[in-house]
Amino acid sequence: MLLTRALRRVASVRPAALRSASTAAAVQDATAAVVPKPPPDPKTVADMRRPEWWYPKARLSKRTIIYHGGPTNSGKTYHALEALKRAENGVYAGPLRLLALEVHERLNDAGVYCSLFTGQERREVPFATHASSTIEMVSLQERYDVAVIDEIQLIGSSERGHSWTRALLGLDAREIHVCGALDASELVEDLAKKCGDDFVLKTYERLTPLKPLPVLKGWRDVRAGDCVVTFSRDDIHAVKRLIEEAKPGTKCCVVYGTLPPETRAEQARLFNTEGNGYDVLVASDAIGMGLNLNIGRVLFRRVLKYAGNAPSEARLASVAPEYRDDARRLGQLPADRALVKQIAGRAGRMSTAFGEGGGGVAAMDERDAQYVRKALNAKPDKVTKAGLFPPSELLAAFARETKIASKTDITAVVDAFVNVCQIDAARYALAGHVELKKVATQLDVPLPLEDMVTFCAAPCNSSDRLAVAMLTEYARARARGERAGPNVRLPKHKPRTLRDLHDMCGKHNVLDCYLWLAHRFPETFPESDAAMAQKRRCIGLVAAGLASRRLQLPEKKEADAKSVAAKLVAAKKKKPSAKKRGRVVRGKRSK
Ligand SMILES: Nc1ncnc2c1ncn2[C@@H]1O[C@H](COP(=O)(O)OP(=O)(O)OP(=O)(O)O)[C@@H](O)[C@H]1O
Ligand SMILES: [Mg+2]
Repeated sequence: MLLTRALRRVASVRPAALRSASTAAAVQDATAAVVPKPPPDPKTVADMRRPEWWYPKARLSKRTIIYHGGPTNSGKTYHALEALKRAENGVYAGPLRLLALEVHERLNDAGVYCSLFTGQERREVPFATHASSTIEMVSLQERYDVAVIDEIQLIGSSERGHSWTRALLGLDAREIHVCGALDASELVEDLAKKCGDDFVLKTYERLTPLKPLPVLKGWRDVRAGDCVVTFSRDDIHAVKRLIEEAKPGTKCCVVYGTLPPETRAEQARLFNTEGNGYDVLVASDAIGMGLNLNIGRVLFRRVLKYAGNAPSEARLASVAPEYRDDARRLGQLPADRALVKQIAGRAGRMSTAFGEGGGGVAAMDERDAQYVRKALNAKPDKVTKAGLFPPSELLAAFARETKIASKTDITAVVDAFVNVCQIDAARYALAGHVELKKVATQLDVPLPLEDMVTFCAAPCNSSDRLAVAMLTEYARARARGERAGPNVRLPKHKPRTLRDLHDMCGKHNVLDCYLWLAHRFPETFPESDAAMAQKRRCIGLVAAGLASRRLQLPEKKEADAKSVAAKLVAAKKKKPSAKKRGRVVRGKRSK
């Protein structure tokens, strides 16, 4: 009975299926007094073969899924948003806060009252009929006339794919417009069928041409409307300095992932505004999705991207041969072709100053130029599996019912769940569990399982030591049932060195996490006003640091590359034992 109740609440099994399950459970209950009850079969509790049944409200009516598929800059999102504007009420769900913000502003400008909901921010517009949100935040409680799910190909992502799956299966809307590369159309059609929905495919062609250009000779050849792409934030600042020195009077904006989202939006706005001198953008792949920027040419400074660890020989075998040596030496791999294509697609977008002439793509050396050209012509890989992750209540029910793992040790629960769970492997793949376990291991605080899942989903940069340490402190406060303030100290002056600037961005991330937690656990984290005020100051200091011409950069990039190579060689030579590895991790965490 317990199990049935848990499943009914958690997995929201269809009424008919539930009836037979509860009848069986009732019979079992009646006999329990005589025959000892066997422990529940873990496989039954971890049955995820029909995730569409988790959303009975969405299954009550037939929906129409309209897939807007095509290359970048082909008007997919535009057409979906036109349908959203015409709707009586509706919701937009996208992968980035910046995109959600762009749609929120676009709809309000068009006279459609639209609220904004992201993990950290709630802008409720009076009388709003529409909402714009990040995919993780989209509400499944409302009934919508039209819903838009952007960048649907990310449904296959091993880190975030489950959020697209949840939205696609769970949104209760008359029409759902999904936009993205054609790569995922067959999968979405299949899932639509499973849900009993109608499916319509609309395909698009790129609206403006995108031309490969010859290799760029030097920084003097950079011109207004160029976006230089490189994948390291230190290199982004180095390139900004090189361009500003080579072309006096030119100012560069920068956009990369660890900058506060508000700063990224402000830098994008500065770049898009004509006549203010901010003519060039230097950016990482943070500009890769959906944004409409005033870019004429995308110039790849480098296509190599830091891979996190020394790539294994098996991984190296799949790397283009001309990059293998660098990959071995520097621990950097060429960016995925689909990503290169996506970034290049930012150039010459319609309705920008460069829409008429089209866009161009170039690189700084012949090897990268060839890689980029191949990426532009590469056939997309089909997305065949949607990411799936059990709702936290299902995980909790699993831990409670099966008792095969301690309720508070989330990594053990996830491992046990992954081992026994049943999944429709033709359509779905587990997603998000690796990242969740990584954060949980870093936190190492005995929180109730559902709280821990929430903490692990906080927007914490898990490579930033301060952010992880503060998230741990917040988790401890929650575990002890105490209240916690943000506990962040900001300096009085603007950042003087690039390191200071990175630290300031780290502090912003901590404040962001605090606000995110304050939305979910206001009784534990009651100081959201103070956190918000500090966050604003932080953004001001970051902006001042970016505008400073005297921001001190690290000495030499080459030195960095050499030290990375040396570290990789040292790490390979001396692999610590498993016991020692544990100590290293714990030591790091406690700092
Ligand atoms: N029919 C149209 N009329 C006016 N503007 C349009 C039209 N179609 C597209 N646009 C404009 O062209 C630009 C690119 O369109 P959109 O953002 O829809 O592209 P997309 O296919 O979604 O690209 P991406 O894959 O990069 O997200 C936007 O500024 C959009 O407003
Ligand atoms: Mg789009």
